[in-house]
Amino acid sequence: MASTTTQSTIVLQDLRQAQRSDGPAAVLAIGTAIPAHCVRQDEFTDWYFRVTKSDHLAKLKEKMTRICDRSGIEKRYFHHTEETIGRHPEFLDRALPSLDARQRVTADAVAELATAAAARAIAEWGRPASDITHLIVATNSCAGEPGADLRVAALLGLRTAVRRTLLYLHGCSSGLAAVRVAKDIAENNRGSRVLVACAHAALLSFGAPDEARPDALVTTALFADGAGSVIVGADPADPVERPIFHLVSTAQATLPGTERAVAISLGENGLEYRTSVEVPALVQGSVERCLVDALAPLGLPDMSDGRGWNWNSLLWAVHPASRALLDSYESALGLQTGKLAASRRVLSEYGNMLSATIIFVLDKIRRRRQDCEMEEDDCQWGVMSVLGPGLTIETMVFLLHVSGCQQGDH
Ligand SMILES: CC(C)(COP(=O)(O)OP(=O)(O)OC[C@H]1O[C@@H](n2cnc3c(N)ncnc32)[C@H](O)[C@@H]1OP(=O)(O)O)[C@@H](O)C(=O)NCCC(=O)NCCSC(=O)CC(=O)O
Repeated sequence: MASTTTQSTIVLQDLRQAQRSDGPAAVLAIGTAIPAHCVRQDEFTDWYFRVTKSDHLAKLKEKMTRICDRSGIEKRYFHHTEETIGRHPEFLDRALPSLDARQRVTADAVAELATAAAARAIAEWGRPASDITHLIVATNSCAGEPGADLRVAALLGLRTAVRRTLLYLHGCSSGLAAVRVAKDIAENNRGSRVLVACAHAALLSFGAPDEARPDALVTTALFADGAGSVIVGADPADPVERPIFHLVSTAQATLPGTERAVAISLGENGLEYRTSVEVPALVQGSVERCLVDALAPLGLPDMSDGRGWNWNSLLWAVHPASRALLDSYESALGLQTGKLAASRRVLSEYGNMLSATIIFVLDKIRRRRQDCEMEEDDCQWGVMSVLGPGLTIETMVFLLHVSGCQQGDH
């Protein structure tokens, strides 16, 4: 009996070792996509109040203008247009159920955008789509089964046995949560290649301005459509595969008592976001503690001088939820101007595309490095940080592998 148990334990250990990768997971390719319809932020208030037939709400319109002016956004892209809204009066009248009609539009938008971003990631990767072993799709813009993952798998021609994971309604943090799950899959399934696709279509939460819901003005002024995709795998096959970001460690912290600070709920009228005015202050007051907890166990070189943390020695990929939230990170961590340049550029050029946004930031960072736009060429260690409902802060420590000045590479 005892020897059977011992033999089984040895077999189990051997199997386990054979299943695990030798090296750490890395992002091997990145792709992004946006829809065609672009709205400039300085024209958005007029557009929004016109298409929602709300021009008579002068005070709310002025408030919306102030929010847009202070958002840090120059333009955003949407799958929906004025015509889409015009065809659906139920999108503007909260007394009418609209969830089914909204989801018919957003399910198509999510599948199209996620597939376009993923196709770009696969093209950059250089291996056939049929080599993808796992698929993770994250979206806040629809919730149904069979879902976005099956549609994306079919559109891309992935193998029928691809192992799918679907993350619905996790808010902005699901972009990094999806990469975290991909890292764990890659490191525990030797040879696996995990395709992550995150897509957002803001129509699910689109509604007319409402005096009772000033916070909805904020999310309407910030959120945008877009999709980001990465391929994650360990032990890259030289010379076809090259690591861009090694994914070193992950952490998640939910701030106590902040359940109402950012919340998401799905109802007959679509998706409702609640966001408190206190969010920037909450983040400013707690982000450093979360980062210390995430980084201290790693013992990275040159991170602490004995008096405090040297946050400026790192690269930063922060989710650009809004201009005020990036300011909160900068001020809490004493970051030099320029440290959040990639996040601020993505916010300015695309707005907050929820889960997809962090992938745009990663893309921007590696392109800035390739084009020698970054100030510190020797700065390799970095942190991805993303906010989500709860208030939850997801953290991932990375090691950037792109060498500088590869001009003309994109
Ligand atoms: C909206 C802002 C850009 C406005 O910039 P400033 O704060 O610098 O400017 P300001 O103080 O003059 O504010 C402009 C006006 O907006 C109002 N205002 C600001 N935040 C508000 C809120 N949450 N609810 C209702 N009103 C709000 C102010 O009262 C003010 O009204 P008046 O002018 O009438 O006095 C900023 O406050 C911001 O970025 N807030 C954080 C937004 C947020 O929570 N994002 C997370 C999204 S969720 C996410 O990204 C992750 C996820 O999925 O969970």
